[in-house]
Amino acid sequence: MDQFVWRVLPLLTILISFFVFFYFQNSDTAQLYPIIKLPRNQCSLLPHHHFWISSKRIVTPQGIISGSVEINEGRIVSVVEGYGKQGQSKQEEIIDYGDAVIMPGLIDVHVHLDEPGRTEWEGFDTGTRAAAAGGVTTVVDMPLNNYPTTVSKETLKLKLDAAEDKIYVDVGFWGGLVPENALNLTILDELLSAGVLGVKSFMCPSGINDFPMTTIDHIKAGLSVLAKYKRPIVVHSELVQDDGNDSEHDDNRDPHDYLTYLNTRPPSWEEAAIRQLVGVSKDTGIGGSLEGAHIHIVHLSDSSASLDLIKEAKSRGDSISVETCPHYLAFTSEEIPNGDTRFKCSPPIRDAQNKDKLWEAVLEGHIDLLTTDHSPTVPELKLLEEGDFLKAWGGISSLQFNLPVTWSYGKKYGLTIEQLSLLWSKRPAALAGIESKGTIEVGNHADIVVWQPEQEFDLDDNYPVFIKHYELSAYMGSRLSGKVLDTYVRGNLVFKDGKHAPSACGVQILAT
Ligand SMILES: NC(=O)NC(NC(N)=O)C(=O)[O-]
Ligand SMILES: [Zn+2]
Ligand SMILES: [Zn+2]
Repeated sequence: MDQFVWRVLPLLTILISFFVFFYFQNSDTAQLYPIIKLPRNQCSLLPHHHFWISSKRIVTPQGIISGSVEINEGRIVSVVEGYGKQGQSKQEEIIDYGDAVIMPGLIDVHVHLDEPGRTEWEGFDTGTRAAAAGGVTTVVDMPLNNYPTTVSKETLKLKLDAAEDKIYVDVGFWGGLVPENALNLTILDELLSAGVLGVKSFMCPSGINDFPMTTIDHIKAGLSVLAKYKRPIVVHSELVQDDGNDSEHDDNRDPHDYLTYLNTRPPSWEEAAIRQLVGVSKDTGIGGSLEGAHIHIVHLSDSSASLDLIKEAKSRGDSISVETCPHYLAFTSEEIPNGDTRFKCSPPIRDAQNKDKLWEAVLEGHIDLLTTDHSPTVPELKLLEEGDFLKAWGGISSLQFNLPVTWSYGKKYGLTIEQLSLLWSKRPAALAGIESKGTIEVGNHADIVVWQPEQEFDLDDNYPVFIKHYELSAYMGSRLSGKVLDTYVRGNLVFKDGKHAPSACGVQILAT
């Protein structure tokens, strides 16, 4: 027995620890990637990291409660019901927010931050400052509009390096599915293994030459790899049909008239793309050949045939979901002024009847989540002076405003704060497979937004906006309700009263 204890056991222990180490190093979940270890008090506008926040309105999975949330070392350690009844804490460690709402931080899984390569369009610094100021505690960055596009493990590394030391909230990354890696699945496998949370593809031209569109066969090939990683593909679902009035060749249409642009991208483009996608999603159900893969349709604008196809696919058990964006829920084609290219995006903002039906689908749960599709550019490409809807860059700039916009317009349709939290936090976290985020529950990251739904404000030049080209945002000039007061990321107070904590503090890149 002694022989065993003194000779074999130590060897066995070493072998087991090596196995455990290498297993977790290569496990296929997106590991957290701590990028900075500043002393905690530099990561927060608060002097301490064990404290309570209390309010009469705390959004929890069990509903809205009055009470307190205990935060320590970046995590939620207790949630106590009953306003003023928090545990044994010294008075100065309790931050009382009165009747302001304490809610899980927003998770925006569709943003284009454009870095590296097009930092003049946005960049991690201004983009994540705007996120923090808007109560967004995690963003998932798209693989295009940055240069080079993120379509391999090497280009993902360029992104992680560019983001380091510049981020004010947690950041995750989508990879890109393009013909090149769809036809060489080893590249795609390496990209997923390197930690992207899923992949993005376009079924029509993306507007960026170095991010080519994919066919349904490319998507099918990609799904076979995604099934292995249990990760989603998020798809720009428009397929060019010949019924779009191609105004390029019909030059008597006025390019300053929004309807000219609207008529070039009819709902049939979304319907055609989604019809192909649901033809594939049937294999993603339980027992299907693509079980484990998930198809997510981004920025749905068509509330009719396209949505019906998605509902039908969901009802038969396909692993499929859909998002829409605040601009489709706030604006209508009838009200877009001539030449105001700030409102150009693809798919296009449609009419008032469509907007009402989109809200109905959101409130009935047929639309799973909301994102901003923050897709900024520089003034030279937005062509606001020229006002040419056909030539201008398509993309709405809005990352800092999603909470007040969703609330201001949603409350008129009966949207509740609980529904808003599901749409902007819990479900986006589930789509991106980001654990420990999206709800206020013990053990989760203390990612929290404190906001005042009843407080109105004018989004004008006096309002502290951190988006780089805020003057190109379609929301400027709006009067909104729902003011963000404080934002916490992993227990760090990263934004308060227009001020940010130093960048890269206590936030992490969600990738290996
Ligand atoms: N390259 C882009 O950012 N395109 C974006 N543009 C929009 N939505 O108008 C998008 O998400 O499709
Ligand atoms: Zn898109
Ligand atoms: Zn986009």
